[in-house]
Amino acid sequence: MSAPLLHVDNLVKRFGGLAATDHATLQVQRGEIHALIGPNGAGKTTLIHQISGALAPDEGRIVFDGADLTHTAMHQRAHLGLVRSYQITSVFTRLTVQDNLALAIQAGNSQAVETSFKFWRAARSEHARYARAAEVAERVGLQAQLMQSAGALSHGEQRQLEVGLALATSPKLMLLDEPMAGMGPDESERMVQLLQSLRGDTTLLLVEHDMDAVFRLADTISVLVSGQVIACGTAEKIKNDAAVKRAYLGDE
Ligand SMILES: Nc1ncnc2c1ncn2[C@@H]1O[C@H](COP(=O)(O)OP(=O)(O)OP(=O)(O)O)[C@@H](O)[C@H]1O
Repeated sequence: MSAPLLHVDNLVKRFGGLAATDHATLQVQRGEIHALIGPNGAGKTTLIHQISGALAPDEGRIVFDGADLTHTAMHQRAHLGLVRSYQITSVFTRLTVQDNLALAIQAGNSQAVETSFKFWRAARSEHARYARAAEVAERVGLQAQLMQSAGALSHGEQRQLEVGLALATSPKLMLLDEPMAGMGPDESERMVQLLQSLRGDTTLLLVEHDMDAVFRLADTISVLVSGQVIACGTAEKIKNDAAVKRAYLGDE
């Protein structure tokens, strides 16, 4: 198997006496949809914060695309293609869907200026930016809402736009924190379809409580309990894992 896109190696994060991340080890392979699950308080958010760069680990390493990013700032991680949806960019409710996406594209491109002069020139082309914004809107199922203000979108559509904002920067890895949260069944279904459709374009690491969605979407599931990854594998494997049943599913 080729080197993983993301390797979280023995990560530790302590809050006072509590090890919220307790030697957690996790590998995300290129192109996969990887779900991180676990009971309430297991440390999922804390782990995602460390991967995105919002929190600094006390021990361990984070290796992304062959580079050690353990101490790299969040915006530099985003520039390298490790993007957390909902945090790097946020929805401007008074702007249209297209303007929101065009801004995200511009932000992503201007970060690339250091490495690619050609890319920078392209970023100056407003026409190209807006064409790409329309393309991304279509990708996330918002082509009909392109000229609507983001504030007028339904909850589910706003979450679709948030995925679009992350996608606009063409990330190698997207971190998604509970993309189905607060959605009704129809909206959830649309989000599952959308995330499915990203397979092959990017790699996804998502935290999600909706087990039905997780079992449908994920190629690999990692189960976090008390800050440790106690199991990792396909939905079938995880469903039949005795330790997982005890620690996680029994908790539902
Ligand atoms: N800033 C903090 N200071 C102190 N303790 C914290 C802090 N952040 C998280 N914790 C504790 O760390 C543990 C893990 O929390 P975390 O939010 O990462 O879990 P989680 O798996 O995301 O939970 P949930 O599924 O309920 O969102 C919990 O016991 C929590 O109380």
